[in-house]
Amino acid sequence: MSALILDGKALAQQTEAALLQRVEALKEKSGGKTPILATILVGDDPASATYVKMKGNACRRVGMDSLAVEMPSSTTTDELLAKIDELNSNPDVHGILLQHPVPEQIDERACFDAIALEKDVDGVTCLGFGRMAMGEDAYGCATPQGIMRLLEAYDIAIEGKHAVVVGRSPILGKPMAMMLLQKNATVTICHSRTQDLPALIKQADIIVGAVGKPEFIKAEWIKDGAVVVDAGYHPGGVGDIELGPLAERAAALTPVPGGVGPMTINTLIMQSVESGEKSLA
Ligand SMILES: NC(=O)C1=CN([C@@H]2O[C@H](COP(=O)(O)OP(=O)(O)OC[C@H]3O[C@@H](n4cnc5c(N)ncnc54)[C@H](OP(=O)(O)O)[C@@H]3O)[C@@H](O)[C@H]2O)C=CC1
Ligand SMILES: Nc1nc(=O)c2c([nH]1)NC[C@@H]1CN(c3ccc(C(=O)N[C@@H](CCC(=O)O)C(=O)O)cc3)C=[N+]21
Repeated sequence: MSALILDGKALAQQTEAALLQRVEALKEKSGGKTPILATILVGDDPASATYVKMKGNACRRVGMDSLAVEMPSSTTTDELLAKIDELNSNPDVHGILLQHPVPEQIDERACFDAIALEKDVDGVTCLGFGRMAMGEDAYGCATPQGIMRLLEAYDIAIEGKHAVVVGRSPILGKPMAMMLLQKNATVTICHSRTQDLPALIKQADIIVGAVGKPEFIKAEWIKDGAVVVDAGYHPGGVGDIELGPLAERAAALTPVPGGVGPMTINTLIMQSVESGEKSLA
């Protein structure tokens, strides 16, 4: 049996065609205005710069604008908070993305939480997380929400399944676990202090790798017929899961590249369009 490939790149491309039409419709209704996503990049990490550039390019592909804010690596928490405040009160800005990670002298949590809920299209605030976890309306955190959209598009059953999420970071593992719980999975969350990780992973009907270590999760830990989601991304195009041998054994898997990454960006853009529609339409 060969695994169904959960093609995030193709789904993102299809969605972009529909988003372009929504942005065009909005322009007509609002006398030429488009949704605008503000991206904030602090410091000069080249990988972060590339991701932010990819997000700006995705905006333009659907006819939206982006406002690229760049701040030096010496930026203080107060300076970043002041910038976020300015973007919160700018009526032309419909979404705010603060690229993670920020330099270590900055209180990242305080800065995420300063983003106004209605502009939190990347789903990084405590308030947005809490609302999502309680089943209330909020923009989902982009990577896990992108994964949920991908599973949904391929009709992957979640209810009653045992989902094992490896990783509990604020913008990936933790919201991922809450989204799966919201869809009635039985969820196990693993982290660096977990004992006997391979035995827990063996129980997974759905396994999500979000560890941040290249091919850390071994194919032999995963049972036949599991749904394998690799959220990891490392230079050279490998993820957090050893995917090679799973191509024949998994029920479905997300490839790296072309799986979760494109869905992250697509979800950010989709939620920016939604925010634009709410304020411009
Ligand atoms: N495609 C995309 O859109 C995105 C991809 N990524 C990728 O996803 C991966 C994870 O990113 P992120 O969540 O930000 O990473 P973090 O480093 O913030 O979190 C890693 C998590 O893995 C856990 N962990 C570390 N070592 C082990 C171990 N030996 N056993 C079990 N758990 C362990 C940590 O546990 P503890 O909490 O105990 O420290 C932590 O919760 C990375 O590869 C990153 O590149 C990230 C964001 C978006
Ligand atoms: N506030 C915040 N929100 C984020 O969503 C966020 C962040 N900070 N910091 C960094 C991580 C990383 N991230 C990726 C997005 C797209 C790809 C992606 O599209 N990857 C392509 C390949 C890209 C390439 O060509 O290198 C793929 O997997 O197919 C990867 C990683 C978002 N992140």
